[in-house]
Amino acid sequence: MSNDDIILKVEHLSMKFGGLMAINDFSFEAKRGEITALIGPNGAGKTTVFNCITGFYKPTMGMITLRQKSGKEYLLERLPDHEITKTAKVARTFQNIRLFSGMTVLENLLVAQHNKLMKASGYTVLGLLGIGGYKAESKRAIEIAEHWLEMADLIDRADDPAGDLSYGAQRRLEIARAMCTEPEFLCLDEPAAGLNPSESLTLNKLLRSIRADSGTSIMLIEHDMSVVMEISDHVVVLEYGRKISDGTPDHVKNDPKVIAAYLGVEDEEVEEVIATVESLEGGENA
Ligand SMILES: Nc1ncnc2c1ncn2[C@@H]1O[C@H](COP(=O)(O)OP(=O)(O)OP(=O)(O)O)[C@@H](O)[C@H]1O
Repeated sequence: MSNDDIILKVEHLSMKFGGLMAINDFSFEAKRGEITALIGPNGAGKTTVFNCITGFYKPTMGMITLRQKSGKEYLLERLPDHEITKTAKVARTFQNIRLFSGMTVLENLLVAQHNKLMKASGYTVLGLLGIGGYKAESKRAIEIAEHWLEMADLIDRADDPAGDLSYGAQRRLEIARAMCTEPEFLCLDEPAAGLNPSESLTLNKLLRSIRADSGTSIMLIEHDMSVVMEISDHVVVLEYGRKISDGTPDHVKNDPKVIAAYLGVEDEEVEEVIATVESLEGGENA
């Protein structure tokens, strides 16, 4: 794989909280234009990895390199979190919904573009009144917002308060809001949590269309295996802060170490799980 194909390279990442090694020498690569899923049992360290990538935590050790389409590289562990968003162009959503529920759906998407609009105003009242690039930029901000409302199947709800949307629609609005910042790398923390099956399908459609239309690379933490196996190009599995598997959804799904981790079996029983999986596979192939 050439360097151009890789958007994110995590090397020997470790994160210690007091005496607890939450992440231990963890390395993986995410390919440009792909959907990469980070999975693992509760407490495996997935959110900690996300927090290191997005600048909420500074890792104890390791390197996190983001390479943009232009070839520009950023060492994320050295950047303050606002620079990770603004300059490196990494956007994220959170496990719990963080919308402005009293604002309309459209307003939520315009607020996300506030920095860009203020810059176009030159930070002056005259600028805000339309002298200079502000008018053109605000027109573009509305176009971008409308585009992502269409993609998220929310255009008919543009003028409704965000708090009136169903849970699944609010999750899609959060993703649309992140996309309005035009990220190169989008990190989604459990986007399918709490969704019903039909909302999960709409989410899958949105994520696929982001991958196809915008070229944005996506990384997600997800417990819902129907979403992970359905839409991911690449799955990385963590257990107790260490990587135990890395590959295509099919590879990971059949990896005895992953099965053992999810079943919660002890290390000494992994061999037994491997033997069982192999005998089942033998049966299927017979
Ligand atoms: N700020 C913190 N201070 C101390 N310990 C922490 C902190 N954040 C996470 N941990 C610990 O690090 C380990 C990994 O937690 P993390 O939240 O990253 O796991 P996770 O895989 O995201 O779990 P879940 O699937 O339940 O969200 C856990 O043992 C957790 O208690």
